[in-house]
Amino acid sequence: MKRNFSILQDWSANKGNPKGRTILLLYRLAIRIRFTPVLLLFFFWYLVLYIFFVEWLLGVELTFGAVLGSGTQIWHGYAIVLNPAVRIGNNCVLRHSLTIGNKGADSKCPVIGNNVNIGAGVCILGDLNIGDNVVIGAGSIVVKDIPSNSVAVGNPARIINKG
Ligand SMILES: CC(C)(COP(=O)(O)OP(=O)(O)OC[C@H]1O[C@@H](n2cnc3c(N)ncnc32)[C@H](O)[C@@H]1OP(=O)(O)O)[C@@H](O)C(=O)NCCC(=O)NCCS
Ligand SMILES: CC(=O)OC[C@H](N)C(=O)O
Repeated sequence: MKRNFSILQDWSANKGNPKGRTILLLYRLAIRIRFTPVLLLFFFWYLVLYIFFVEWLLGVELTFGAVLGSGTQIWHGYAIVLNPAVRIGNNCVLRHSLTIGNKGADSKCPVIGNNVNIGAGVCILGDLNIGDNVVIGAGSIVVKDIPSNSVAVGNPARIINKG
């Protein structure tokens, strides 16, 4: 999954959602600086402020290593933690109380497709793939692959509808 450095790539997807817009704008700016050596040299202080404000104060850890596709939406913007190895496609929706990371036994992390709508309070853990056009219900714990065009809910997540 290739990284897109455009700073406004999530702007229109977050219309009517000023907090999501702000977090993603600050994140995209941080990513641009982090991966551009000359910008890093002059603006490393921005990354310190970014970590303090977005990660520590807001509790939204998108992490610099993770790849978040264009048109990402963040609703409510609390308690989000992404492992740096996570890959997320375009036009996905993230909500509060979300963890995407490894299982602890090894460091492998989920790869998530496009148009994946993740409910509040979800954990997605381990070496797994989630396809395109997937809905993950609130409070789900996902530890296995989810195929494209599915709705998955529960702990452990089960498919309730496959298109
Ligand atoms: C998954 C979801 C999209 C399904 O909505 P829906 O299509 O209207 O589904 P239904 O309410 O008809 O439920 C279908 C079945 O799934 C179950 N189900 C639905 N959502 C569930 C969830 N989050 N966890 C566990 N089971 C769930 C229902 O109990 C029902 O089971 P049954 O057929 O055995 O009775 C929705 O329930 C959901 O979780 N959305 C997340 C949105 C969110 O996070 N909102 C918070 C905003 S801050
Ligand atoms: C808590 C709630 O219902 O929030 C609605 C919001 N638009 C969302 O989908 O996240």
